[in-house]
Amino acid sequence: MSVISIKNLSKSYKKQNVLDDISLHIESPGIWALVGPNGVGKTTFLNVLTNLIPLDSGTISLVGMKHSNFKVFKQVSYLQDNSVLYHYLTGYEHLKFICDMHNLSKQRLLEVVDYVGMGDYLHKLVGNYSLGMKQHLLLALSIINKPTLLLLDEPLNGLDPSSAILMRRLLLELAADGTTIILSSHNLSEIDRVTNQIIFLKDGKITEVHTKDHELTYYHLQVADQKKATDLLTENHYEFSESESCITFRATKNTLNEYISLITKYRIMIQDIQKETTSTEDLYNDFFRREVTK
Ligand SMILES: Nc1ncnc2c1ncn2[C@@H]1O[C@H](COP(=O)(O)OP(=O)(O)OP(=O)(O)O)[C@@H](O)[C@H]1O
Repeated sequence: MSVISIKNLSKSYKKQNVLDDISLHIESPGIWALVGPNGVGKTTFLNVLTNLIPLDSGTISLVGMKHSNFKVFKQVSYLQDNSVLYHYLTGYEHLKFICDMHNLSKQRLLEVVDYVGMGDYLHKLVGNYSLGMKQHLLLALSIINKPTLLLLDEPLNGLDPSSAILMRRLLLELAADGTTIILSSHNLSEIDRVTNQIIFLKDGKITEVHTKDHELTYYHLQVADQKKATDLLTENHYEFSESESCITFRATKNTLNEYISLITKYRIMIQDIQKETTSTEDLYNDFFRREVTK
């Protein structure tokens, strides 16, 4: 069964085409990051997926059901921004409401409170919550029913480093327990820490990228005699680039050894080697280069 199956989905606001003939199939648990610049349509995509706003054309099925079937929400949760919270209710009252909706026990409520770590302010009014506390409550609300599919719109907003670490740990645990998570975020270094599966959204289209497939490793070598080393590399047809202070080459499985053997064979001392691996940020810059340099 597909957790998400989208076929030829389009959505526009008046004349602005935000989602343009998108198809996507996700079958297995894991974390997918939904990435794109401001205003590209990430929230629209999540809202259409959960039928909060209507699509223009196409079909969507979630956890094996048509997305407009209300039974979907037994197994699908959507963490939106904190404007969905009620300032005059406590965290407990929010959770109790959702528990009653799903017919869940008070024990489950307390389990989630403990899991998310919001015991200290459970009975305070949400109007007095900080941004991070609201994010914790939103997360608790969205995982209380143990969803098969969890959609998260900017869950890292307003989190201090320790809350971000906690959030990351919780997401990884949920994914390991069999939840499929779609995570919209601008925080590319956080994304790198939780997943290598990215969905880039651009010009109404999506592109699925496994960052591992695109990962490039570079080595920067500082040597005692750079001129002699680069002459040697050139004579032996090795590819490299150089700056004033180092020689740089792209690594494949066995080239680091080859480069080092060649250089040391001619008694050129290697003073330093630094490894650099491309990240989602590099891919993002590459993917959205036109927008970045505009
Ligand atoms: N209700 C609406 N009516 C008209 N246009 C809208 C509406 N909602 C969003 N838009 C437009 O659709 C585009 C996509 O908006 P959306 O909020 O989905 O982007 P986003 O990628 O989530 O942005 P951000 O990263 O800033 O949250 C934007 O140009 C926005 O102005």
